[in-house]
Amino acid sequence: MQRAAGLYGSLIVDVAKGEKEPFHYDGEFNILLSDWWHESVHEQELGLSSKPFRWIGEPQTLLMNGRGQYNCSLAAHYSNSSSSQCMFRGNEQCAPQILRVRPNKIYRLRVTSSTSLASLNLQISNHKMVLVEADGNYLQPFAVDDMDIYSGESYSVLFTTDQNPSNNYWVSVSVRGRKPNTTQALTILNYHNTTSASKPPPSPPPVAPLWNNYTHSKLFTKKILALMGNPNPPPTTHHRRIILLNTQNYIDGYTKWAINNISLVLPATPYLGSIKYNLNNAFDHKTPPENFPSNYDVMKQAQNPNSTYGSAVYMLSFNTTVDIILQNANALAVNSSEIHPWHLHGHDFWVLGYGEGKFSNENDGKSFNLKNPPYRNTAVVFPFGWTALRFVANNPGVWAFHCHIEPHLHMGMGVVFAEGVRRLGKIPNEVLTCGLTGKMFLNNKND
Ligand SMILES: O=C1O[C@H]([C@@H](O)CO)C(O)=C1O
Repeated sequence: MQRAAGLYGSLIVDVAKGEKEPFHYDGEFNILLSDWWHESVHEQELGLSSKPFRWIGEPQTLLMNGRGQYNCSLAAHYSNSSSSQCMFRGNEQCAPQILRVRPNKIYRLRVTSSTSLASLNLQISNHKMVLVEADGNYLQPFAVDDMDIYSGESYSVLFTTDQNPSNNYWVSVSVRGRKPNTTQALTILNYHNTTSASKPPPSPPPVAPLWNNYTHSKLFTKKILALMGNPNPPPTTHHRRIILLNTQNYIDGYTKWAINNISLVLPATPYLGSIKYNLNNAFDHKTPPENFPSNYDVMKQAQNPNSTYGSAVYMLSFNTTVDIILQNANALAVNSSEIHPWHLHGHDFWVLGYGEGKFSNENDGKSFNLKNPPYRNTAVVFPFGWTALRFVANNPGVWAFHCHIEPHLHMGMGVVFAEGVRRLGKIPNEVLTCGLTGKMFLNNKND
């Protein structure tokens, strides 16, 4: 839960010397989105691990570059809300970062979400946004009025400053996919030298699509396609297909998430050392399930009393092509299924498709996009739906694959893949200092 405590940042990777990006821009901004609670992360963890379970609830504030407002809102000017309006003159600690632009230029906005929980929607009033990059890979450009961004994702969007330069414009960020209880985050696009940044925009902030308008989110998500040849299309066949059903369960009365009935608990000994050195007692050695029972009804409340804790690893043969089908289902409450943004370490994957209800191995594979699927490291699975991913297991190591919502990972929503570990050379001592390998390391040191 380090991210919930504020441990995050963004990293911008420049194109290699001599290479050019497939679009032009005159200036750029970097916006890191996050969510913030008043309760400390330790209290949150305690609540999640308690019986009865205490959920963290919705965030108190949405942050842009670590800045947000509480109990006051830039938007109050336009509403009957009792909250007072923040007066930002530019040097208050909580003042948002104002995006200062010049007329008739193209700007690149690098947007990243490191939220603990919130799925977000971003808009710039009166300005279209053209998406050109996702998770470090180029996209077939497409224009939108608003864009969704899930925890763990990053995008580049271009916008042109072609509006009346004597006005200011809202940049707004709102919650998607969960019933919001957090005021939208706001900042201002200011055509500087022309108008003062403290002049309120002429109209209210844009209204976000309804939080549960999943049709809108799916339409947006399905527009995200790779720019042809960036990178190459995926292999046309797979060696192994692993279907991962997520369910919310009780284990001994504790509320958990499980994948194919196993709720992940990380072992005390880091996997890398225990796999490399063949330690038998460091984690569960039986192969975790590749599928779930065919009669499981994903539209009904979870009925799986046999869920257990586990730490087993999906061992992948080196250089093979692996398909992952993320299968969403009804959670513990009736008629409820949540958004989960899944994030893979160590690889990018092709997002081959999305679908409704239960994935059918026979039929749904035929609809996969093998021509220009986006190549990413985070992909969302929509409520009651499935998402199909493909990657090549060509990076020696042990890799987490998990829901990027911090409390969900804490509650067990993840799996572990390993490939080619024996190909690794010396593992740095620093990685071996815990658990059973820690004892080995100490013994070596004393030799
Ligand atoms: O994991 C979660 O738990 C709560 C709720 O399902 C039970 O209180 C919630 O909204 C989650 O996302």
